[in-house]
Amino acid sequence: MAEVSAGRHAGTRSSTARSEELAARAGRVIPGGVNSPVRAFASVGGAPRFLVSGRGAYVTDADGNEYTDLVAAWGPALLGHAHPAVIDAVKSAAERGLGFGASVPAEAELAEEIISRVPAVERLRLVSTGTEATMTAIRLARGATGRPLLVKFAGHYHGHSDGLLAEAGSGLATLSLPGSAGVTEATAAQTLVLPYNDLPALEAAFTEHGERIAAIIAEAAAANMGVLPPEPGFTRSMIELAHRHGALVILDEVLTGFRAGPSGYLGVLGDELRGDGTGDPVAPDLLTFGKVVGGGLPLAAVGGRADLMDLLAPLGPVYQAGTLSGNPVALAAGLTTLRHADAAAYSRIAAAADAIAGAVSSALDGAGVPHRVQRAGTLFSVLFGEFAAAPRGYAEVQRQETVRYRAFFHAMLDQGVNLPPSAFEAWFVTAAHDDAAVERIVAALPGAARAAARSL
Ligand SMILES: Cc1ncc(COP(=O)(O)O)c(C=O)c1O
Ligand SMILES: N[C@H](C=O)CCC(=O)O
Repeated sequence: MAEVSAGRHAGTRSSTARSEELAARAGRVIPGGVNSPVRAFASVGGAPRFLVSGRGAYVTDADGNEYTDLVAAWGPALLGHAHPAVIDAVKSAAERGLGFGASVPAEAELAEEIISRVPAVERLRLVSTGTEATMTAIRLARGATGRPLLVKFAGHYHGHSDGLLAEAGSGLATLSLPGSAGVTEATAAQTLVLPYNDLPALEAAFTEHGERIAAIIAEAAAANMGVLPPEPGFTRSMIELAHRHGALVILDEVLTGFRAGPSGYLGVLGDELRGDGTGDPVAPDLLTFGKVVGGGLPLAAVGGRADLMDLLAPLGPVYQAGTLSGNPVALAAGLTTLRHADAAAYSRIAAAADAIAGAVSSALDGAGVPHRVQRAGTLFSVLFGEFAAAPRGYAEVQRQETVRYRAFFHAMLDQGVNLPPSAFEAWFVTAAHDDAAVERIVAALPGAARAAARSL
């Protein structure tokens, strides 16, 4: 292994004074000092780093410390930070105007690019955030079926709209919140929360409420309670069951889309859904995308069957709109990202993910720290604690030893590796994670594993 160069990223506990000053200032005018709760370091403690720049696999904080990054803006930076082609495309789009509130040519180009990768998508509507995408998909499902109820799974996260916050993953899991204040009982009653990977529970819900269920919404592979993929056959059975009862399936690929693989996690599931010669092919009815499709700028999408999508206004009765929807600068970032996300980029991401996940496991084994590395395509995360078998759902991952993650996280940060500040989030590798970046991460692992070992 090449020697890791000495510097402010490599093993030195550098000053965080500027980040601390900025956090104090932000805390006076912004609730909790953050504009999204997971940034607050609430469960790991310590000073959130204020980041001022990023390039490739690295980010730099306000004190000038450089970190090898495994957050990747929570997914969008598939090619790495400030990829030159993306920046050029953004600059030239911005020079032509920041937005017009009118149709622009790149909207159809992005829709075509996504449709060419995901056959289940026949039409696409662009929005600005993943939250809007799932909210629109649910309204569409209710509009299409005339039914009120939605099924979601515990530990899955679909953004912060009212009906989706019960037993949700991501920041709610991080902060141990069972749901959110401010959601009316009437709204909460429209969502049935079921355990993930539990077909009998799903069957029972359809037996009891079948005629009233509009849709099931599921992350294509859960990645907001740590990574927890569907068990073999679960997605297929879920779709078949919903369709038998006249309900729709919304597969949420906001996080996994064009990241877990070139066609998202639906592509990873491939043969299972195609029937593999043993049954008819099945497909979700609606899909949601975000993160990678905007290449780092606010852009997301809902897509799916043409007959359903055409129920959206102005063709149909389901209303949806957005002043900023289809923004040309965001489109330039998203299109350029997807066009550079070729086989070579995915194989680089897969190789780096394999190398890092393997090295994490060896280091933790070496330090005697019980753990499980959880995988879904190129996504992974680490569960600390004794798990005799792969966890199936939220109740099991909630039993993980978050104290160990906290120690591990800080030891990595001190050595210049930026991990998600929560034991419930996925780790994001980019196509810019070359051997040098991987080696920096690997070099930090033994110390972090020892810190995790000492933490209990
Ligand atoms: C699976 C999933 N769906 C929806 C969302 C919401 O997206 P956004 O944060 O862009 O609103 C997220 C965000 O993390 C997500 O991971
Ligand atoms: N879990 C979320 C995305 O993956 C974290 C991003 C956020 O909500 O700020």
